[in-house]
Amino acid sequence: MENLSVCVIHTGKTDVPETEAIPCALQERGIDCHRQPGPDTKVIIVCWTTRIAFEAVMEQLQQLGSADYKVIILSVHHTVSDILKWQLVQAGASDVIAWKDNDEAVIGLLLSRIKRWKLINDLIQSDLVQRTMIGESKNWKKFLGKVIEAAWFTNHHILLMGESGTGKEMTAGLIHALDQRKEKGELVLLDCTTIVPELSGSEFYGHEKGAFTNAIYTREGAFALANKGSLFLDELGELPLTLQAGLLRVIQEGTYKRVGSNTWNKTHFRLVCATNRNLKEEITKGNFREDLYFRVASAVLTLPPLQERREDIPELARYFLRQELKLVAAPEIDNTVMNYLVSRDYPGNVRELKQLIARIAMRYTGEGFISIGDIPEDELPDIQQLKQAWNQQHQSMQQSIRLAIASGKDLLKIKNDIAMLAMEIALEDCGGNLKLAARKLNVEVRTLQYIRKRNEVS
Ligand SMILES: Nc1ncnc2c1ncn2[C@@H]1O[C@H](COP(=O)(O)OP(=O)(O)OP(=O)(O)O)[C@@H](O)[C@H]1O
Repeated sequence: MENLSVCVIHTGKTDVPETEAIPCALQERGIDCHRQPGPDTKVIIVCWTTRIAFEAVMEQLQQLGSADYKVIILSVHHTVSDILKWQLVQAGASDVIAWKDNDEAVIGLLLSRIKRWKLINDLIQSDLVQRTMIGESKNWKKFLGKVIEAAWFTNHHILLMGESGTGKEMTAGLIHALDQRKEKGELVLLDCTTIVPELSGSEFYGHEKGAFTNAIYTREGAFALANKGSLFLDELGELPLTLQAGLLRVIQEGTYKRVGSNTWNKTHFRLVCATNRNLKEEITKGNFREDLYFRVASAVLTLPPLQERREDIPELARYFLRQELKLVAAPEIDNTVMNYLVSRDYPGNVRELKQLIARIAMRYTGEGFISIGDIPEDELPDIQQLKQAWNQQHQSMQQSIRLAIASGKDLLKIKNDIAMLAMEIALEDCGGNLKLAARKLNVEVRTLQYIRKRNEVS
């Protein structure tokens, strides 16, 4: 299997002969299997034998946990209690499986998991996703993985939750694009805030000519237009109760009548709904039908707010700048502006960032880089607040540097420690890939190799 390497390791120092069978069995089935995690490692199988304490496995998980791969714990020749399994999953394991020698069922399970993760990973890297769904942060990639899992592998209805401007409508577009149905219909968008109940949901059902005043023509509604395709209902929480009952019927039966008609028509679509309301709360308040909730929420996917993926702001900013200026390569954004963009709050999430970049682009003269002069005047931050934010952000750094000076480290040593730490963080973010980490830190790969070597020596 190309570009997906699996690493089989053992907790503790001892090599365990009985688990040698696992890498061999995987290799035989075409999986690239290693004993050390490398840049392409996407799955780590941790063999846990009876000789090793549970705490040691937890510790190992913690060490592995932050990078971009899946971890499977294989308990070798012993059973693990339910409570320990849950603890392992909470600590970051993707699965906990028991293994006995030549256990074909386990090998089959591992293979199918690995294949699925590879496909998800390939789709995340595909043009379809990369061109529109901008972001490389762990939170964003985790979300994309879940979208792909629900959209590609199932026909389930999907509920998208998340604050305004996080990208719910955009995600609905991706879900439709990923849909595997052969004769795929259209993606139909309907905003529930615009539906007028007095018209008995003509937007949904369509109507016959003369069904009501102003019904001059026969008109198809969203249920007909979305047939064989997807229906995206934005702001589902705003749908009036009367129309909720109708929607439930159509989802269950797959049939509907146009307003003013007695004929039943068939329709079949994937429903993607979006809301920034807590629908479970709305159910307790009596504003939303519980039975409808369980119908539309076969898969619930929550979009991360921008503040939980601030690492993506620079890439998003450059992307929107390219879009606004209609350029293939956007002008550089200088450090002061970028620091401001990354540290500012965005209650309106990505939409707010997009609007801010549009305003910056309006001021840009077309020459050189984006500088502080391109930030609109009403955007200029409160200096006190900025100082406070800077101090908060750098407090722990200041403390560490004070400690380093007090313990006799000179400037060179401190610089070296910081460089090492930056390298470790970038490597962690890039799943251990040195090339990507170097690009992130805007240095050559050999600079990172040098830093690493220097630290091995000192
Ligand atoms: N990851 C992203 N990459 C590129 N553009 C994005 C991303 N996330 C959001 N956007 C852009 O931000 C804007 C807002 O996104 P969208 O309309 O999908 O949000 P929403 O969650 O549906 O908002 P609302 O709840 O207010 O309807 C759109 O222009 C969208 O293209």
